[in-house]
Amino acid sequence: MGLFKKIASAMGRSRGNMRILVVGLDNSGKSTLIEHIKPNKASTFEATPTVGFQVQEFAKNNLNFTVIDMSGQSRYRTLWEHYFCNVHAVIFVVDSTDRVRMCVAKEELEEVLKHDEVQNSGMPILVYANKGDLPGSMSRQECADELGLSGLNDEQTPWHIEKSNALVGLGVEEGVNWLVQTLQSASGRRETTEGRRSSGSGHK
Ligand SMILES: Nc1nc2c(ncn2[C@@H]2O[C@H](COP(=O)(O)OP(=O)(O)OP(=O)(O)O)[C@@H](O)[C@H]2O)c(=O)[nH]1
Ligand SMILES: [Mg+2]
Repeated sequence: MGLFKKIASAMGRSRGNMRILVVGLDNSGKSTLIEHIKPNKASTFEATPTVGFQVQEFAKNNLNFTVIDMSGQSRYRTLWEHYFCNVHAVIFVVDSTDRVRMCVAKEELEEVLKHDEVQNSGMPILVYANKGDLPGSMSRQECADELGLSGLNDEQTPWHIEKSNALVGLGVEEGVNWLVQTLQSASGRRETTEGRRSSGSGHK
């Protein structure tokens, strides 16, 4: 990410704009989970597989959210990489009961983490270990281990994993709170550094 884009991105966040990309394999529960991030949930939400992607915009707690809900079907996964340059954070949703496809989820997460925009911008990654209500669901720690999250450099890529039940919204708010706090403290740090630089009081 170039300097101009970094500054523009930090300014966007400090003005309370949060642009979030939501990815993960098909059927992991992304669209269902997003319904619980929104302040006004549809009274009857019926999940159907997302075609391509869908953009949701809403205001919540004095913040303006733009949430890009990507399809996780294999034929649409190549679309994900086109959106990293335009977001502040990534949410990766994994079906914690889908042991068979956990290695596919890991590969897709690795592709996300390898992307230049993600590597070079300190973009936070929030992982939801979803479908925690179902018998046989893996624990937060098991999912983190399976996805190789503990090997991540937290300085370069701040990350957090939250167990969720997207059907009722359990764990969803906790994850979003972590994301908002992480983004706000990162843009606060950046503004302080830029302020010091422009007043000439930065360290040499
Ligand atoms: N039991 C349970 N079912 C869930 C949960 N989250 C989602 N589901 C169900 O899982 C199915 C898929 O949910 P979606 O939200 O459409 O999944 P998605 O990740 O958006 O799928 P794509 O759009 O195809 O990528 C639906 O039948 C949901 O009702 C959960 O936490 N627990
Ligand atoms: Mg969907």
